[in-house]
Amino acid sequence: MSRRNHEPRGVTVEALKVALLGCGSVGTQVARLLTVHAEELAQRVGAPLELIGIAVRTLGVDRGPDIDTRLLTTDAAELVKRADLVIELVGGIEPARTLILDALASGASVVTGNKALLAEHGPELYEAAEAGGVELCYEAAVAGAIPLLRPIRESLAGDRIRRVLGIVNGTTNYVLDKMDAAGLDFADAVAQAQALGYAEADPTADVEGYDAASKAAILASLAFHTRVHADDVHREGITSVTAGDVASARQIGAVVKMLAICERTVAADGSEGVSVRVHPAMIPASHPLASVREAFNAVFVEAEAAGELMFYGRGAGGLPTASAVLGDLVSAARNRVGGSRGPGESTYAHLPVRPMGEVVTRYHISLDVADRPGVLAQVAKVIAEHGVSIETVRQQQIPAAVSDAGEQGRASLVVVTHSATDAALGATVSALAGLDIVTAVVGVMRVEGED
Ligand SMILES: NC(=O)C1=CN([C@@H]2O[C@H](COP(=O)(O)OP(=O)(O)OC[C@H]3O[C@@H](n4cnc5c(N)ncnc54)[C@H](O)[C@@H]3O)[C@@H](O)[C@H]2O)C=CC1
Ligand SMILES: N[C@@H](CC=O)C(=O)O
Ligand code: NA
Repeated sequence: MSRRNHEPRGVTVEALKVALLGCGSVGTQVARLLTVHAEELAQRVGAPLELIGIAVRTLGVDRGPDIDTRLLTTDAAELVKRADLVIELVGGIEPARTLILDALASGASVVTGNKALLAEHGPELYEAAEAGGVELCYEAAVAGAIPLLRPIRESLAGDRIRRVLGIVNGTTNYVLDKMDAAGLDFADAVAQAQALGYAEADPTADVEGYDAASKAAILASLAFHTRVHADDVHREGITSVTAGDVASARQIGAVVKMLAICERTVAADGSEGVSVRVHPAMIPASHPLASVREAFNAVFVEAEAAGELMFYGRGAGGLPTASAVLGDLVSAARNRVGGSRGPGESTYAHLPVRPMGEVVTRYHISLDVADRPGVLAQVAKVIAEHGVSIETVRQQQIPAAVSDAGEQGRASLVVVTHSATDAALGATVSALAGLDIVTAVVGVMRVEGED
């Protein structure tokens, strides 16, 4: 007798064996949710998910009441051999890479949040999944809990994506937010982000932009059906962002945000390429990204037919990230029960990655100059000579107590340009720095949002 649609399918097959590698911020929450929601997850999958072991680096550490210590092992490689589904949450390149390759080769599907590994070795992992006839899922790797990669890979598979732009690193957003809104010092803000489980094991990956660059490489690869490696991404972190930059942004009605921008480019001859970059930028306070606070992430996807879509939510933290991991786990487990597989790697477009110099952007340039007649004209002349046009100029005298340039005094000159290539803007700044009347280039930051 055929089953009616409204009747539950029931849990009909034997348990799927799940191995968890890593029991840190995210792993602990995944283990807890797997246990707490075991019955519901079994109903959703159509088979129980049996957590057969948790690989840890050290035994004997207090991991709280949610972790069954009988499941702990330091032998991750042996655990992988026994699993149908492997969740990799140790982070870093090795041994994560080898463990994932072994899992895929042995016929286990893999769920991971490891963007650093995917951005370095994605093609190798995809090929291993293909060869093993299994799945590689990584929704947690970009923008934590936010469903972003699945919509790009599946829901937008019939559209053409033009641009992906957003805030994809929770730690740097948290740090910039605390520097701006709470006046917190950089180091204190980073320490808070670490304590809250947002930062990578080494927070340098966050503040120097490596984490965002890995995520941008993954986003660009998926959005443009092209392999984009972490090294293809132009990367600047937030370590050089000063309280002065934050204040300067506020004076022009903007805020400083760490952005990831992946764009489809079209050259003069009509050939397409992609540009991928992560760097701090000033955006208008009225822009929706400006109101993204704390460790939240927000990503705009612009597609030809769909128009502009915005994805918003918790981009970091153990519990939100565990949600994305479990979503992938249920999906991979369902496919296993149903004998199907999700999409593999799609790289047919093979678009070239264009250099940063070709990217069109705007600059906010803050200069200390001699306060005397003709200075503004000299600065404007140099900018015009580079084919750059000025949107606004603001000049302010530096108070005598601060000034040490004698009776002429000094002034602060802030120029915001119109759009130009990054190469032209960079050359403009170098030329300005070489002028006698420029005492110091105090700050240079790109401006994104409306021109
Ligand atoms: N924390 C977050 O908000 C997010 C993290 N991720 C990613 O998830 C992964 C895990 O992140 P977290 O849980 O935050 O890191 P974590 O540093 O808190 O946890 C990693 C755990 O793995 C353990 N470990 C390291 N090497 C091991 C090995 N060889 N065998 C067994 N255990 C080992 C460490 O001792 C640590 O307990 C990383 O790839 C990270 O990039 C992704 C999205 C958000
Ligand atoms: N360290 C990352 C964690 C999530 O990917 C971040 O801060 O965004
Ligand atoms: Na996500």
